[in-house]
Amino acid sequence: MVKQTIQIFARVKPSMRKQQQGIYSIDEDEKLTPSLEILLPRDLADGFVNNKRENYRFKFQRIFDQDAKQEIIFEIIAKPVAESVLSGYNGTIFAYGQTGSGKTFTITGGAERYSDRGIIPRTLSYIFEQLQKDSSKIYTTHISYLEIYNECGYDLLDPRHEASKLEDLPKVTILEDPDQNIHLKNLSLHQATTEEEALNLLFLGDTNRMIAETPMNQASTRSHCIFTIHLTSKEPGSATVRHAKLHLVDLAGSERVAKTGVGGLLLTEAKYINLSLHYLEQVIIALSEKHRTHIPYRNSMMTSVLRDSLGGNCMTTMIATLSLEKRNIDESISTCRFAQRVALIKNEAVLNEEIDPRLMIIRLQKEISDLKTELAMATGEWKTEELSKAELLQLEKLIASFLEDQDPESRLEVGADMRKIHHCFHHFKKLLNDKNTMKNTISSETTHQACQEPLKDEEYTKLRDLLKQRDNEINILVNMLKKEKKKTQDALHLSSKEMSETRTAQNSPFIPKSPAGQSTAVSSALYQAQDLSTCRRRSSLLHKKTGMREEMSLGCQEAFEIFKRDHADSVTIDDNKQILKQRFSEAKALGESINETRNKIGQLKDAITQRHLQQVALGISENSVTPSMPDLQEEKLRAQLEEEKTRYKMTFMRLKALKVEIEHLQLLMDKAKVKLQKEFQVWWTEEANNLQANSPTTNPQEHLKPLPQQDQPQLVSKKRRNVGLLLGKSTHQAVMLNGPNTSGELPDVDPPSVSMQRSSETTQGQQCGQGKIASASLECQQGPATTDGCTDTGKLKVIVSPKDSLEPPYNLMSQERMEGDVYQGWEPEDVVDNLDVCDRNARRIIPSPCPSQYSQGPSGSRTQLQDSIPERPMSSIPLTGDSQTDSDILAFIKARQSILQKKWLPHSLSFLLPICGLEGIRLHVDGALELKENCHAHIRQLDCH
Ligand SMILES: Nc1ncnc2c1ncn2[C@@H]1O[C@H](COP(=O)(O)OP(=O)(O)OP(=O)(O)O)[C@@H](O)[C@H]1O
Repeated sequence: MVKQTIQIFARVKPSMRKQQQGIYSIDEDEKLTPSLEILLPRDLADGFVNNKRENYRFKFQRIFDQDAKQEIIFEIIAKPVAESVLSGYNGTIFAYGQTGSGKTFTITGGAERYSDRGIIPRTLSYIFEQLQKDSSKIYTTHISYLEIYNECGYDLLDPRHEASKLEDLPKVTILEDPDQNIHLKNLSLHQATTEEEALNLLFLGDTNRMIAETPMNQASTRSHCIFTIHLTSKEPGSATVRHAKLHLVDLAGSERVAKTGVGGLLLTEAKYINLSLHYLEQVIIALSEKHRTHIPYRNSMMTSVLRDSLGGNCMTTMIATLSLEKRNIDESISTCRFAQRVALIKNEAVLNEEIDPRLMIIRLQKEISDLKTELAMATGEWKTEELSKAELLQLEKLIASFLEDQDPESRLEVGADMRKIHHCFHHFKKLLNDKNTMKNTISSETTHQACQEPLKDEEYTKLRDLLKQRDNEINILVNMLKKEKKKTQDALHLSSKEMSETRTAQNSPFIPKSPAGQSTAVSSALYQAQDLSTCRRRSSLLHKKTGMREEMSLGCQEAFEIFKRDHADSVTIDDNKQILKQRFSEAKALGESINETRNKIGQLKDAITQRHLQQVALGISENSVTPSMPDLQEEKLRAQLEEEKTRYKMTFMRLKALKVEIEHLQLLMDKAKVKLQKEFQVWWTEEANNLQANSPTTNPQEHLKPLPQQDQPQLVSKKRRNVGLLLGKSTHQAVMLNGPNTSGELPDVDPPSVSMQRSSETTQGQQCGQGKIASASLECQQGPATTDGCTDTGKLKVIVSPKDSLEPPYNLMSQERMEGDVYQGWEPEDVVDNLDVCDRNARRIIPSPCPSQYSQGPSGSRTQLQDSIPERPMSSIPLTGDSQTDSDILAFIKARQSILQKKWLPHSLSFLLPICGLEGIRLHVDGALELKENCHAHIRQLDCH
């Protein structure tokens, strides 16, 4: 049992502002226990602090100042805990501090650089390295990742769920057994056999956490995350199993309620924003008071889960993260005070050993069966039935190997079965008889021969020499055979070891095929396949998590590309890409060098064998078994071989380390990509919502810019950072739109209404593409004949069959033009460019990467006429709830309003007809509509007055 108080460390986050220095000082020399002094600035201390203190001093095991690197944090804080976990003790490291003080940075790490890896990835790396080194035990590692938000637990690693919000993740609940042990129901445990697998799980959890959080619910700030490594170890053959858990905890921000300034609550105990931190403090207070018997663990989920870590069976370490700036001074003091209380808590860590019940059962079963047989023998209750064929075969094999074994001590183990023992005796008797018979035959033959012709002395000596020579030869060959056998075994052992090491060390995009060994090529291909599958897994995870790229429309993809280009993180991604490239080429070079060395080793081995054979042959021809002189050339070759082996090992280790770095960089990049995609989605949705939300309150005309006239295209630089937004997703909804009331400038025209129906019903028309209008009607309910071709009872209703409707590029050309705000100032080439997009049935509006720019829209370009047209509030428009469909609807209305403004210029309306599927209609200068001759097939109904 190890008794230990909770270790406390402090880490000060780097400050952006130089003037903040002087607020605190670190005294390292205080008799081995360093202390942190926080100096209260005069303007804060005066008048607000009751006791008029101006400085506060707190002791910590160690204080890490702003320049402390992640590596040192791991070495000093996490490594000892990881070591005790490897020995079988539970461990916990938790970071505590206000929001933004660096808890996540310390526990998980920064997303920008490989060197910013936090405690979790470094600990995983360390643990797996140790597990590989220790072959005396069998280890099993499992990972779980729990998020606690608002007293609810969520499993961040459930692969079955697509988390788009926290509630999508499986809920984890707490169960307590009669021994007050806590069990987490629904929290999945995932086995990780390699560091890579464990890192992928961390990545999955972090991605789920990031995706599930929305701007309203900043989960990273308000939730607690517990990443747990479950380690099981056992010696081979032993039934004793050790279980240890390592919790790596990123707590919620520790802000208190009344952080309103430096008012009366400064430096007093205010309540936490996060209730579970309040309960955590209660538990800490209870534990630090000597005679308290009841510790209120059950008050919150977090304290229940961390029960063992606080005053229980665990080696626990706390990291107080401090953002020591003037405005955070009260929070920093609270954090330090909390740490001082935590430091009083004593834990008692014990080895978590238990007997593996399965192994125990197997062992006992064998013992019982052995005892039964012995008993049967002792009592004479032998088995009488014949041995089966399989049993006999097995027995023969045993006897054969027993007889072959040259070791005089070897034993023949057949168990306590008399039938088998009898069979063995039988077998030996037969062998002995056979031998005797043979001996007799030979001796009679020899006698017969001796009688016939006695051997001459000369001949006898000759034969004896020959026999001796043969014996020598046989001895040499047997020795050679033995050596070869050993070498083969060594080589097999080495290659299997290399194989497993290589597999672990690299997913081989950088191991080139060896030109020499086929096996290398095969294994290389194997690694490549593995690597590919890892990549696929990761990229599919990315897709799965973001749910984006695969479903992205072309316009959306285009928008995303530009969004990505302009995003602040793109620099980091590019930097990491560059580093990754460098690492890849470095790894490739190392891979090549490894293969070269491997080939050299092979060649040297061959050369040594050759040399050896030559020597033996020489020995035989000279009639001596061992050469008298040591072979210098062979020794030289062996020295070279050793050198190559050392080089191989070193290069291999370097490659291994490089591989870990590459893996991590890839994860960082994947993470950055997910973040980017998430932000893009938010922005994208906002854009669509803005379009919708701004409309009811403001005049929709504000979004509209004048239609670009065909003969006067407005010019704008192509370098505009606007992106095309495609709003063309087909839906199954039919939308009826009522047109706005038009009055003022057009007093004699009563509100026309437009009905627009989208169809994607396959029965109606398979070719009906995204956002196509399958039927459209333009109606003038009443009023006198007008220039737009409608009479007082004017009604134009056209339904165009989906097949014939809106074939590109007309529809898109038209739609683009309708959305004058979008194409304002586009150069002709732009339009040409857009036609390409049009061909993909895309409809575009151009939001800017900055939503506000777009939502406000430049109003200066509006014409007087536009200003004067009153609009019907868009709030009355029935919308569908589907953002893309609704955006389509609103865009259509805008376009329609645009047309209404222009209705005194009927020729400008002509381009609208194709969009409404009215290609069979000609529009006259006076506004009259005429049906073209060949359009009857397309028009199902025409009712025009
Ligand atoms: N030691 C450090 N070195 C460099 N950057 C740091 C350090 N600590 C924190 N940061 C940076 O400060 C920012 C906030 O840190 P972080 O997200 O870790 O805070 P937090 O305490 O986890 O906040 P929250 O409670 O909201 O999760 C991050 O951008 C992080 O990269």
